[in-house]
Amino acid sequence: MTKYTAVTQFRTVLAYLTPHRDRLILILALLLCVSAASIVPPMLAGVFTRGLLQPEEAAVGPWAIVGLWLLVAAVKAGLSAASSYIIGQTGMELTHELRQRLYEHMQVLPLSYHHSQRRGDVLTILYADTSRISHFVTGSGLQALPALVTLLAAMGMMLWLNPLLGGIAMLFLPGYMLAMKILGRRMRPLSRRLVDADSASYSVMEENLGMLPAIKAFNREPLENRRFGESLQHLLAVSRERLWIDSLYGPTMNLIGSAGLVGALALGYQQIQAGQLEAPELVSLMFYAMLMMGPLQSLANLYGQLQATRGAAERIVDFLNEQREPEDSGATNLQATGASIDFCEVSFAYPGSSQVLEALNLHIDAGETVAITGPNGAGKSTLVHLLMRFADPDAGVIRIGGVDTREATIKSVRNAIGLVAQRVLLINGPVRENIAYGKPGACNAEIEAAAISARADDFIRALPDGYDTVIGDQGVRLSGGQRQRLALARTLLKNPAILILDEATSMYDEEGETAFIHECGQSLTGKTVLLITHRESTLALADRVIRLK
Ligand SMILES: Nc1ncnc2c1ncn2[C@@H]1O[C@H](COP(=O)(O)OP(=O)(O)OP(=O)(O)O)[C@@H](O)[C@H]1O
Repeated sequence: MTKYTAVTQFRTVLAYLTPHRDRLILILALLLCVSAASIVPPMLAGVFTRGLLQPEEAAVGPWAIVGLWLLVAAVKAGLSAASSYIIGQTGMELTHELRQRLYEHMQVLPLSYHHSQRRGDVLTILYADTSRISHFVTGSGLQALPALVTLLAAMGMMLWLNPLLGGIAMLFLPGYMLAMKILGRRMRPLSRRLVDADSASYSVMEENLGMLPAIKAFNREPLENRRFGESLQHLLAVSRERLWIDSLYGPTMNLIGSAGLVGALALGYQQIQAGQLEAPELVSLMFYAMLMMGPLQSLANLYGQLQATRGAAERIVDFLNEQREPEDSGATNLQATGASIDFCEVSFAYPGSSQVLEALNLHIDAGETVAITGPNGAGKSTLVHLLMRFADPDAGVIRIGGVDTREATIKSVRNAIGLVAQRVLLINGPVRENIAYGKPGACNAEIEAAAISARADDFIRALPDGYDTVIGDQGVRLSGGQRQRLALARTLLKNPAILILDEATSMYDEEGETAFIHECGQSLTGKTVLLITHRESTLALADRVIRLK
């Protein structure tokens, strides 16, 4: 996986912030007002102390100072509440937009990408990583500037009140930053490991849910519990390592800050003894030094969280940089062409695997029904994948209606083909919605006609709610054969010029399969039909049989 620089990650995140610029500026303005309001109380403390020690010199009475202090505190609270609300709202919207963008990107990534990934990893990027990013931006990220302003303002006031103490505070700062960097250095690799461990245990959970029937059938519950336990154990170990650093980091930085504060107090004491400083100034100086502690802590947290968030940002940038499906290189719309199929000298190997197809030549006439058979792993499904442009051949040309599929739009290639795959994929929704999946907005009459053609209408009507029955995840509440019939109805409704049944009728009983082909005779007329099968009875239904070796 490529590693991207902090600048690339920053740019990627920045692109999502641009639409929120006005609101972010408002938040910054509010936070800066909060910082400005924080600068006033130390000054009031000094004036208050002077009033106590030298009442005759006091320009304003103590109650006026107390009242003013309260007013400043109330304004600060109001501004903080407003900024918190707007920050929260911006954070939610940012997460929403990032997720939407990543989801859309996920759709355009090729199947080969998804075959090489754990689903849990992709889900972690879409959910956990997006939250981490927006949490950082609207949390520590936005607090950075006001914290810096407060810090600089407090230092400026200290310099103005007492150049020596102010100067020492300024000298102390680079040392503090250095300590912050040294301590924070281990956080980034650790954060990446933490995100990886998190997504590994998520993947185990995700896989487990999909495997439940097999887990039960093989009595693997204890093994699966152990496997999940191990992934949690790993997560716990990495989290513990991180906890150590987190627990030490804040207090250590605090300790360094406090040491500076106490040092300034001791120095101030010496200056008072030497008659170079007065007590009210020392009180103000101490308040300003304490005021610096908050921003110093925020900046230390910012650095720590920045390192932690970079793990998530790295994964998001990697994901967004993944190669999408090839862009349309030509603009031909296959709808206007015929439905003949040609494979000319086609060779193909899956990345990192041995050759599946080698210089394959194949011609299928439009309207022909061809059975393709051959041993397991011969490349029958691969042939279909190439035809549908789920992948492109390494060599050779594939033509539909005489047009090189690479010269046609991917959308028109996939529109021309109706694939009923070996593994039926259905949505957890009503039967009606599943059939209309490839033709949203199809009317009930069309849906039912497709179901009748696929010999699915009878069993659908016998379901508790007929066409409105919800079928469960991947149609778990249906039998294997019923799922296949539903998938077939869905494809027939799409009315493609080329129909591919990849072992799609294997779960039909033999009589059902023959009846389907015969009864569908009319709706299949004019279509090019590819029957991928191992069954001799199915081969008999075809005009021609092609055997792949
Ligand atoms: N996504 C993939 N990545 C790597 N190799 C793959 C992938 N899909 C299939 N293969 C390999 O490609 C070869 C052809 O697989 P394919 O699914 O096309 O065979 P098939 O003829 O349809 O087999 P079956 O009759 O068992 O369905 C097999 O050796 C398989 O292991």
